[in-house]
Amino acid sequence: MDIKFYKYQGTGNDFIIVDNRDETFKKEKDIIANMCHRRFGVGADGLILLENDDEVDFRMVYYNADGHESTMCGNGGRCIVAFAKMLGLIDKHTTFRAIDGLHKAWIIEDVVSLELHVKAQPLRDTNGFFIHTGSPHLVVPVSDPEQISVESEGRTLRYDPCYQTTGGVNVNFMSAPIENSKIYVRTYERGVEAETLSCGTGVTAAALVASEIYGINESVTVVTKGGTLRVGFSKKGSTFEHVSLTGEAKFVFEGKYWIM
Ligand SMILES: N[C@@H](CCC[C@H](N)C(=O)O)C(=O)O
Repeated sequence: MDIKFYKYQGTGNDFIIVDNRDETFKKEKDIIANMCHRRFGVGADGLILLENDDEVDFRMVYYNADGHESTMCGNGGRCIVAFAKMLGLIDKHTTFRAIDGLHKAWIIEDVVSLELHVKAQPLRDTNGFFIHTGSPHLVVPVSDPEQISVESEGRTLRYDPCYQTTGGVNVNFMSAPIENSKIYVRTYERGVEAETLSCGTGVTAAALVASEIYGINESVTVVTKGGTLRVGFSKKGSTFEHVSLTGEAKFVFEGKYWIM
């Protein structure tokens, strides 16, 4: 049988999206991992299913490139909103369901803003700052992320035993502000087990940590290898509210994937 798929990317974090409203997609780890494989498959950092929901516009189900279902994906969330718009399911606004609850989003042309759920304020530990922005993230402030071996240092921290309660972490190496409220971030992603060009929940985690440690109280602009994102928020005491992630989310190509 063949699977109709759509390829999207948000600041270089790329995804296979399948419209699974008819529930025909086989949710098997090996099929998903093979589809995401960059040499034997379509190639992607993750695969996303768009499914029906009784209460809101649609449901997002997210799998990492290793084929395992995972926690919230910020760039994937922005891409599925662009996909829902292309399908004609939504117009400029939407509310959809993901693994961590309901998300509101807005779309203007190729730019999608997505509200994210932040569980608590950043927690300082011996490696950096832990914060859950829908997915678990470690943010490590460094003087120059370009000098870091993200693959090896990221992988070591990703498997640090102190993060096993959340099934490991994604690891973000963050610069000090390069201009007023602009930072540069590189991310090692759990489930891809490599550096990705950008990670939406990681960029959000880094922006909130930057707000804490550098006293930035407005939005933070985050430069990644795949492009620039903006993280908006407001602060009530030390709690972050109305956290949003904004940037481009683009259709790349569509096709059919053949399964024996
Ligand atoms: N690329 C993502 C994060 C996806 C989930 C992550 N790999 C994990 O398993 O925690 C993003 O844009 O947020």
